[in-house]
Amino acid sequence: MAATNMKSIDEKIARQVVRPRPAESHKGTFGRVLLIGGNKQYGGAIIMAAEAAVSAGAGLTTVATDPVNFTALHARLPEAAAIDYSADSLKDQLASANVILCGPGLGTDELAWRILDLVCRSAEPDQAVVFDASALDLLSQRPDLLKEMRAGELVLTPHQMEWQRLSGIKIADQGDRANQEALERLFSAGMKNVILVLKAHRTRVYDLTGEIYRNSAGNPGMATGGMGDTLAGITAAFIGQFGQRLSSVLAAVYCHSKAGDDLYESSYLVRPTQLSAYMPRLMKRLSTC
Ligand SMILES: NC(=O)C1=CN([C@@H]2O[C@H](COP(=O)(O)OP(=O)(O)OC[C@H]3O[C@@H](n4cnc5c(N)ncnc54)[C@H](O)[C@@H]3O)[C@@H](O)[C@H]2O)[C@@H](O)CC1
Ligand SMILES: Nc1ncnc2c1ncn2[C@@H]1O[C@H](COP(=O)(O)OP(=O)(O)O)[C@@H](O)[C@H]1O
Ligand SMILES: [Mg+2]
Repeated sequence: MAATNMKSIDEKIARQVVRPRPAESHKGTFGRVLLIGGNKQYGGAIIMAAEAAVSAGAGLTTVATDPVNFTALHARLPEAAAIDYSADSLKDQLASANVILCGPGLGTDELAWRILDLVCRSAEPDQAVVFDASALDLLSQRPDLLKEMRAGELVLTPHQMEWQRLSGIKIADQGDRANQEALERLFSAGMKNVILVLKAHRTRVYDLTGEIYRNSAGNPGMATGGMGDTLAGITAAFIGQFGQRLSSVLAAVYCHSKAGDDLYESSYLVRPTQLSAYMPRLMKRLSTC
């Protein structure tokens, strides 16, 4: 694919998407986001994703996780509700969410498989699903699950190693044509609203129309564990409040990296939790200029 097809992900798209909030609104207006993940080892991943979702404006945030994480989650983020991800109530939560993010810290054990299977089977056309981290690793063993999904929008957010596992393309060979063809192979012909966010120093975004977008922001200070979990939470929040459309995902990618760049100006590294804490101010500035 020629580089001329490439569009830049920059402040323009973020300003178009992040608009002032309507006065006639309530928490239900800005999305019910369900985040699923965080096993005993990786509770931090889902807590960081949840912190990002709340800080990026999700109206209602629920975290389905291992109960061992409840206290830490509530202590850090009382804005989020919590449920046991192995309980039957996960089905009700899945039914009432607008956006489902599955994967950060989920792990790859038998319970993780059951949860992934449930998410794939239950997602409806009015719901968006974001798959990140462990969910992508599981899907690389069962890519057929993707073809049967009925979700209205599907977003995959792999880093290059996760994309290598899912697509079979080695990191060195992850060129635009190969990536686009792999994305088409992963999904059945009828599906339209599929978005691949291939994370790297300059993240690229692909969809099934053949358009390719390249992020213009981001820096090495962001190379800290949890930074992808944070992007996944921001992405879910943006879809929840700005709608199931490509522009919401592009704006999430830009705002995540732009927040990282602003903090990197005076800081040697950027902690994911500090990036989340900065998001409301960045969004305010983008919405008023
Ligand atoms: N505090 C926590 O609880 C954290 C838990 N995490 C969870 O840990 C599990 C494993 O995920 P990981 O991503 O760590 O492990 P992976 O094994 O999927 O990927 C990490 C490996 O990929 C390599 N790599 C190559 N290109 C890369 C790129 N562009 N970006 C990132 N890595 C690249 C890295 O060097 C590293 O060796 C997931 O469930 C994840 O959500 C991580 O999110 C980190 C934070
Ligand atoms: N050197 C870098 N330049 C720009 N962005 C980076 C850099 N290193 C990491 N990032 C960003 O940080 C995020 C890392 O995601 P990921 O590897 O999934 O993290 P984790 O799984 O630890 O949460 C991606 O959005 C990536 O683009
Ligand atoms: Mg990750």
